[in-house]
Amino acid sequence: MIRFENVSKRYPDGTTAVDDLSFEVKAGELVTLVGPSGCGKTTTMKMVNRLIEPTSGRIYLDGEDVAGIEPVKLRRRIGYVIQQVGLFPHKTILENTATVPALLGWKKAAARERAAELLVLVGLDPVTFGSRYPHQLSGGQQQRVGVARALAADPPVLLMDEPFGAVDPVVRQRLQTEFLNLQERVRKTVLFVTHDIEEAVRLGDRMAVYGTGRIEQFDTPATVLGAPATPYVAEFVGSDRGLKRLSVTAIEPTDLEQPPTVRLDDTVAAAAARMREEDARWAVVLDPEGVLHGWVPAETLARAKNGTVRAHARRMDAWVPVGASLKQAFATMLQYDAGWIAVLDGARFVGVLTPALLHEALRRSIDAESSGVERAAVTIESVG
Ligand SMILES: Nc1ncnc2c1ncn2[C@@H]1O[C@H](COP(=O)(O)OP(=O)(O)OP(=O)(O)O)[C@@H](O)[C@H]1O
Repeated sequence: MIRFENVSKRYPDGTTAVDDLSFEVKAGELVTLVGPSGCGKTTTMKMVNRLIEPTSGRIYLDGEDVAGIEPVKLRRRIGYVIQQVGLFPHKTILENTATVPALLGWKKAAARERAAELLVLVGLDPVTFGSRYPHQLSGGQQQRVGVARALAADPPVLLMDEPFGAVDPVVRQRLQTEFLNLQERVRKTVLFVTHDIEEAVRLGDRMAVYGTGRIEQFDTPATVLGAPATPYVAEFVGSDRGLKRLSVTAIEPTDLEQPPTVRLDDTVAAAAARMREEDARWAVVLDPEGVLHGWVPAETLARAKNGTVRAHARRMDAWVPVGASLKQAFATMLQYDAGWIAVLDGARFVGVLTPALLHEALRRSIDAESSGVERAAVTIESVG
């Protein structure tokens, strides 16, 4: 959707801001550009909507060379969100949001209707906020208006330059979450500039880590964190990159162990026999509908002799949905002080995750062959 081919930018004073840059952003993909101040991120972004012209190289938008597209027409296809929001102070929030449709010649009523829809989309009630002026909104709310306004003409591409840079960390996290949810729905092709590694990792489908004027690594956050391409990238992502990786690696069904499962209404004898067969020390207990109830130790059943599992089962509430991050799984383990947690798909029990399996899953997120990472033997006792 956006393709850079050998793009360089030298400013008249001789500064090379960007040197021979080539990369591609696929349709519907969110790519974060991250790096220290002055490394060329903003220059890269502004060349896409021709606020800055490259010295050499070509940039294609949906296969079309942007150099051949009239800038005003080009910018209608590209939403632009910047840190200093740039709302018109004397226009209401609704009018601000309707700016682009109005410029495009939409009828006033249609433009206002579209603006109201967009405010809803970014979580602002148009009845409450529509008639206010920018100074009557918090920083976070103003940023939401900035996003709504950029989406107004439904452009396929969004350029976002440190859009959440000016708000405090709590609001910033909230805006990030909201934006991720929004992106799930609208699936724009997004170039997102930030100097914050956490933000780049959290938001990016892929991320471009900048050195001075060039990209040092362009890959998924999991790979950048798991296998930094250069010592520079390793230093930039930080020595706690292992921890950061927990939040970008999702639990997959293949990561899980499958202890035997028994039902609440199974007889003790039948359940104990099954566990002996599988040589298991404990089993997961499901209710008659197959919903997780808890667990039962083999020893308890062996002593019990008669009755059903119900009388001996222990409750277990530590679970996460399949697809949750390893960070969420780890946090749940700590919260419940549990040696394992259940993983559910809806209400269906899928398997269990232990600390050892969590460790394995973290290793899976690295392409071991290409990064030369050794797989250490994991010797922690397993469930079965
Ligand atoms: N108009 C200009 N004339 C000369 N040099 C410039 C100009 N604009 C930017 N530069 C230089 O180009 C380099 C890249 O700047 P750019 O704004 O792209 O960096 P950035 O990564 O976005 O930085 P920041 O995170 O601080 O915004 C810097 O060294 C900057 O000083």
